[in-house]
Order: sequence, then C-alpha cells, then structure tokens
Amino acid sequence: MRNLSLLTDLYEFSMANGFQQDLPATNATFDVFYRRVPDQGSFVIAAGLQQVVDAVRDFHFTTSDITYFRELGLWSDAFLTSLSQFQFNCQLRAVPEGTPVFPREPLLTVTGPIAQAQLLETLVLNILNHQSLIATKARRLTYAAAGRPIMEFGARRAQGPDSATYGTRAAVIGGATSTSNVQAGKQFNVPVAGTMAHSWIEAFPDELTAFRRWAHYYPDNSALLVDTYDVLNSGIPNAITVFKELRQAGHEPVGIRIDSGDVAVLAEHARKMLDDAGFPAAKITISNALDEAIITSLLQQGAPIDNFGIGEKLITSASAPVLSGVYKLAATEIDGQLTPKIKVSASREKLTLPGKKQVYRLYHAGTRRAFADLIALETETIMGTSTLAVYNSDPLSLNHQQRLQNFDVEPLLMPVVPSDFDQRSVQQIQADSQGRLAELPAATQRLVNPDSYPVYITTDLYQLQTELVAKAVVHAN
Ligand SMILES: Nc1ncnc2c1ncn2[C@@H]1O[C@H](COP(=O)(O)OP(=O)(O)OP(=O)(O)O)[C@@H](O)[C@H]1O
Ligand SMILES: O=P(O)(O)OC[C@H]1O[C@H](OP(=O)(O)OP(=O)(O)O)[C@H](O)[C@@H]1O
Ligand SMILES: O=C(O)c1cccnc1
Repeated sequence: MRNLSLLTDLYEFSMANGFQQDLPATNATFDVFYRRVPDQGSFVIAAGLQQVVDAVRDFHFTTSDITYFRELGLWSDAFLTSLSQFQFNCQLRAVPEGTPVFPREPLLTVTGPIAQAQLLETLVLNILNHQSLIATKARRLTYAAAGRPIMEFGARRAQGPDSATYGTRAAVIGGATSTSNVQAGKQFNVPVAGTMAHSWIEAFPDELTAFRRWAHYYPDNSALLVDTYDVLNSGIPNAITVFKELRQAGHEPVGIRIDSGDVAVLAEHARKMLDDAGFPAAKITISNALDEAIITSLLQQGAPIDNFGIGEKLITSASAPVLSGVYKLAATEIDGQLTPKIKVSASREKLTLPGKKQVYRLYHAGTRRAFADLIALETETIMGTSTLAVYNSDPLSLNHQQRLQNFDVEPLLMPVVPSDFDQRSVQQIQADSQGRLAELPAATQRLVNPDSYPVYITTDLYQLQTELVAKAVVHAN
C-alpha cells in the first residue's frame, strides 16, 4: 500500500493551513458529483470507493514529508505539527461502487474538520474520476457486446501503470469479464485470459509449426491468432489442421483470434470453415481498436463473433477521456449550527446544491422499476405515500413544480466507515451493478441519444438554493 497523502494540489495544503488557524472549530461537508456524462451517455457508473477508503485509512505524513514542507516555507509550524500527528477524522457517505449515478447527485460526501476535508479533494477526485470514467466506458462496451464476453487488453496502451491496474478494476466493475493484465488479476482476483501475439507466429519457420508448438504447451487453452499472414488461405486452414490433431489427442480447441482486416467478413468465413471442419464450438475472438460503435456495427452486420478483446479505447476511454467530477463545499457547521453554502458562478450550469443532502432512487410503487432520482436535504423525510412537490435539479432547465406520488424510495448514500469497510469482490460489484442497471428504464441505457432520466430536488432544497442565490447576488453588489 502506497501513501498517497501528497498526491494533491499545493493549494489544498495552503487552504488547510489557513483554515486551521481561522476556522479551527468549523466542520465542513463537501459533495463529489459530476455535471456531464462522457460520450453523451445519461449516467456514470460510480467506481473507486475502495481505493478512496484505502487512501484515507493510510493518510499520514512521514518525517521526510514534513521536512520537505518546512523547506517549502509556506505553512505554519503548528500546521506542520498537526500534519505529523494526522488522525483521519471525517465521516464519509457514498453510493456503493457499481451504482449508476446521474448528473448533480452526490456520489460521495465528506464531513469533518474543514482543514482535513479540504485536504482530500484532489486525491478523492483523482481516484473517483478515473475509475468511474473507465467503468462507464466498460458499461457502454458491455451493452454493445450484448452478452458476449469482453476481455480487457489495454495494459500496453494505458496512460502508465496505475491507469492500467485500476483501469482494469474499473473495467471489470463496468462489465469486462476477464483481463490480460496479470497484476490486476492478482491484485483484484479477477479472471486472467489471453491468446498469443504475432511474434509467436513470426518466430517459427512457418505458421503451422507455430500453432503446433502452442498446442503442445497449451492443449486445453489453444486460441490461435490467425491473421499474421493470410487469414482465409493460411491462418484458418492451419488452425483447423492443429485443431484436428488436438482432438485426436483428446483435447478440444478453444478457437481463433482475428486482429485485422474486415473482421465481419473474416469472422463469417471463419465460422463457416470451422463449422464445416467439425468445430462448431470453436470460438471466434475479435480485436483491433474496437469501440462501442464498431462493436454495434459488427453485430448489425451479423458477424458471428463470440468474444471481444478490447484495449486502447477502453483503458483510456479514448472517445471521452475525462470525467469532470468535482468536490464542492455544501455546508459548514460550528457547534451543531449548520450553514448551507452555495457556489454561484457566471455559468449557470455550475450552480451548486447547498446543504447536507441525501439522494433517493424512486421506483414505481411495488416494483423495482426506477423512474427518477431525488435529491433532498438530509433533514427531510421522504415517503412515497403522500404527494411530493419537486423541481428539476438542472439549473439550466425552465423550472416549474411537478408532483410525484405512489412511489417507493431508496436512499443511495450510505455511511462508509474506513476501519470497517465491507469489501466486496470486484465481480460482486459487477453483478450488483448489473442488477442496478436492470432497474433503470431501457431508454435511459441505450448508447445513442439516451432518454435523460429525471433528477429532481425537493421543494425545500429548491427554495434554499433560490434563497442563497438571491443572497449571493446581494453580496456581490
Ligand atoms: N466490418 C467492419 N465493420 C466496422 N469496422 C470494422 C470492420 N472490420 C474492421 N473494422 C474496424 O476498422 C478499424 C480499421 O481496421 P483495419 O483492419 O484497417 O485496421 P488496421 O489497424 O489498419 O489494421 P492492422 O491492425 O492490420 O494495421 C479497426 O478499428 C477495426 O476494428
Ligand atoms: O487494439 P486494442 O483494442 O488496443 O487491443 C489490443 C491490441 O494489442 C495487440 O496489438 P499489438 O500491440 O500487437 O499491435 P498491433 O496489433 O496494432 O500491431 C492486439 O493484437 C490488439 O490489436
Ligand atoms: O492475449 C491477447 O490476445 C492480447 C493481450 C493483450 C493485447 N492484445 C492481445
């Protein structure tokens, strides 16, 4: 476990130093949320909470860190002494990893001494923004693959070792079934899988010999790469020769991988050749810069593909490489006296939701069919039995009151106690995530122009926001 406590922006320390002197008795609540969904999707898959918990559990500063801080000469001695004795003292609430979350709803809240809570901003966002981005991309690819397994192949193209390892974790949360990344396989106990590279074929005098040697070493795991020379005239015929030899020796071949050319046309020919040769169960794996649009197109073309191997476009979320989750002050508290806070900026999109809040998923009464989310003040009691007056949470929308009734509610933000965090396996998180997705309307899940899913705020929250905006405008004048 690495200590990540210095992985932050300088200004977090500078603010914490000042907060500690000016506001020593102030507690703060910060919300993590995002405003826009990558790839014009309608939701993000929350991921990375486990690593946030790991990081805060181990949050401390070494003697060498403190010496470095002293050399910078920016912060008070009292602050540096408090850092050397750092005890994590914030409360966390979060949606479980794998939960689909919508714009503006907090997926993590941090409440604690303002200096401490501020210090966490950069690291928390670094972890959650990365993993949630990749989990969301993996969910899109999984949706496009329509039940066919996805092997994560991205380690060589990821932006550095951490993006490969934690990106793989996130990819599995979002639906990938296995990975070629051995470190991630070991660290997160996810299935590892793989075929072979072109170098294996090129290294032998001919393709048939290369396939035979592979089959010799891996008789029960023989997925042969057939596109080094000529897929239809050499790769598949040679693979079939070796498959027959394997079968005679009592082994069933796994299949082939095609990594170039028109993969729909090649897969169709390959399927016929394998079937005609008596290998209908041999699987066809496709790779080569695949993304959700190509996968959708290949399946529309009727390509008989069994598995997808996906690297660069998944591990870097190439088409939408940033999730701009933010960490915003929502309230301060002194001696139990809560003061809600708001950010009002020239861009109305950036208006924040003040106060300590809870997020609820709303279901049609008696079902698990979700139809909207609701953000409420933590002090409100939300019940689906009476009529509830709500507003759209989007500050850009033309807002008018709407009425909801006959629904069941489920709070999404749950307390997270770092010392007692219930570690679910990555596969368990994936399964739970898929259960959560099944609750959402189908139209919200489609890849192209998904229906936007309503995220409401309560009337009390709407009024508080309106009131604080008016006050902020008066202050500004
Ligand atoms: N039938 C198809 N429909 C849609 N996209 C396809 C189809 N066949 C291949 N592709 C995709 O088109 C892109 C380009 O394929 P192409 O074989 O030209 O790749 P390449 O990178 O030039 O080949 P190589 O890997 O041999 O260098 C890849 O992303 C590939 O997955
Ligand atoms: O295309 P991706 O989705 O990232 O999938 C991983 C790629 O990695 C390998 O390529 P390799 O490094 O051998 O390069 P090449 O196939 O482009 O020559 C493999 O053959 C895939 O094409
Ligand atoms: O095992 C494979 O086939 C593989 C692994 C990484 C990248 N490309 C392919």
